[in-house]
Amino acid sequence: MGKTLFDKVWDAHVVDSIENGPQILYIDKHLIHEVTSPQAFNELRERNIPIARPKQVIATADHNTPTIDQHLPVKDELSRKQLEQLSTNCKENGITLYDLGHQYNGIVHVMAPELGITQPGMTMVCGDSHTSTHGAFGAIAFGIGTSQVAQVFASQCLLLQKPKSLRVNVNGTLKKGVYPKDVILYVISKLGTNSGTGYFCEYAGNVFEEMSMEGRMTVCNMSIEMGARGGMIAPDVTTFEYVKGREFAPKGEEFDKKVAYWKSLPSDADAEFDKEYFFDAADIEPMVTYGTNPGMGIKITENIPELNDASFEKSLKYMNFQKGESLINKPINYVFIGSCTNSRIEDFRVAANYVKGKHKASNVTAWLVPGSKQVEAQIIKEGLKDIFDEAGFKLRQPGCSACLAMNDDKIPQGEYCVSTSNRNFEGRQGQGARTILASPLVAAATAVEGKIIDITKHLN
Ligand SMILES: CC(C)[C@H](C(=O)O)[C@@H](O)C(=O)O
Ligand code: SF4
Repeated sequence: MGKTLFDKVWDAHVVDSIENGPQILYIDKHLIHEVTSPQAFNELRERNIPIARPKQVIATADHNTPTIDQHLPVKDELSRKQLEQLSTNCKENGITLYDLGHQYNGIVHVMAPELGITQPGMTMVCGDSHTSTHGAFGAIAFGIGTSQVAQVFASQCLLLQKPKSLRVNVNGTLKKGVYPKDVILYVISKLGTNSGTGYFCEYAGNVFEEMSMEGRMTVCNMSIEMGARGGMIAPDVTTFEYVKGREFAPKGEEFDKKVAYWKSLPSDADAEFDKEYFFDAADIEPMVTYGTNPGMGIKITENIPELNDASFEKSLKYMNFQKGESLINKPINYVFIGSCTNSRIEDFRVAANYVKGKHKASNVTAWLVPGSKQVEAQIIKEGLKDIFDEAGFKLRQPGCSACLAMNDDKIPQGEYCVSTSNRNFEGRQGQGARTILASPLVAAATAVEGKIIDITKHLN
C-alpha cells in the first residue's frame, strides 16, 4: 500500500518506537509566543534542564501586543509583564525573538511562513492550536500543550501516538466571490466540529491545487476547528515558488536538493485514508456563521436552520438570532479583518479591491490588523493603505488583536462583529460579544454597508 503525505513526513522523523505504543518524533521547528511558553521555561529552570536546541526555537510576541502606538511602553501591566518575560526567557536561552516592533514581528502563524522558517516536509509545533496553518506547506504542524512545550525544549522531540488519516477532497470551479475562507467554513459546516477528532487531515483536489499559499494557509488554519490534529496540503510548484528566496529558506544548490525531496512527498496514488470526504466546489457560496462554534455556518443567502436542540438554542440565544432567520440586512457595528486565518497580503488586497471608491458606514468601527510587520509594509507599498484611508478605515499594527480578547482590542458586550478570524465561541472577542465568521470580502462589504449584504448580488 502506498504512503500518504502525512506518513512520509512522519516516518522521516521517527526517532524510536515503543511496541504497540507511542513513537518519539523529532521536531524540526518549535515556535513560541508569550502566552504558552512561560510555564515551560519555568519548568526547565526548576529542573535545571537546558534547552536542547535553541536554534530550532523561534519566538514572536503576538497575543498580548497592542495594535496602536507599538513604539510606546505597553500600557496594560499584565501584557507588559508577559512580553518582558518572553524577552528575558529568550535572552537567557539563546532563542531568537522577533519582539514587538521588530521588522519580522507578527502573529506566529503569519511571520514564520513568510520568513521561510516553515518548509515542506518539516515537523513543526507551537503551544498554539492554529499551528495547523503551517500544514499548507506539506509540513506536519500541530499545536501542543504547555507540558509538551517543555518536552520539546528539553529534547527537541515529542512522544506521540500516530493519528488516523482523513482526506477532504474539493474539486470543481469555485464561484465568483468564494474565497478559501468560504471553502473551509463550508467544509466544517458540513462535517461538524468533531469530524476530525483523532485524525490528521489532508486537503486534496483541484481547488486546493489552484489556491495560493495564503489561501492554503487559511484552510489549514481552521483544521483544528473540525477537531483535526492538523491539516496539510501536498507541496507543489506554488509552494516551492513561495518558499524560494525567503530569509531562512535554503539557498542555491541546497534549495534544489530540497525541492527534489519535497517533490517526493505527495500522497501516493494508492495511499489509503481511514476516512475520506468529497465536495463539489460549485456548491460553495460566501459563508457566514450564525452560532457559537465554527461549524454553525450557512451560505450568506441561506436562513438559520430550525433545529430543536438545547445547545443549538443556547447558541442562538447568545447570538440573539431566531431560527429560520436570514442574516442579510442585520445591522453590524464592528468589523475585524485580521487574525492568523485572514491577515495576509491577499486578504487585504481582497478587502481593498472592494472598498476602493466606497466609504465605510458611519455606524461601523472597523479594525484592519495586518498579521505581521511585513504584511503591514506590503500594504503600504502596494498603496492599499491609501485606499483604506480614503474609505475612512484606519490600518492598525500587527498582532492577534480582536481575534481573542487578550489585548486592548475587544468587541463590546452584545455587539455583533463580522470577523475574518477562526473562532466564534462565546466571549471570544470580548465578554458578551457576538462573532460572525466570514471571508475578507464579506467583512469588507459589511464595513461599507453597516449591515450584512447579499454579496453574491454585488460582484462586478
Ligand atoms: C492563546 C493560545 C494558547 C490560543 C490557542 O492555542 O489557539 C489562541 O491562539 C487561540 O487562538 O485561542
Ligand atoms: S490570531 Fe487568533 S487564532 Fe491566531 S494565534 Fe492569535 S489568537 Fe490564536
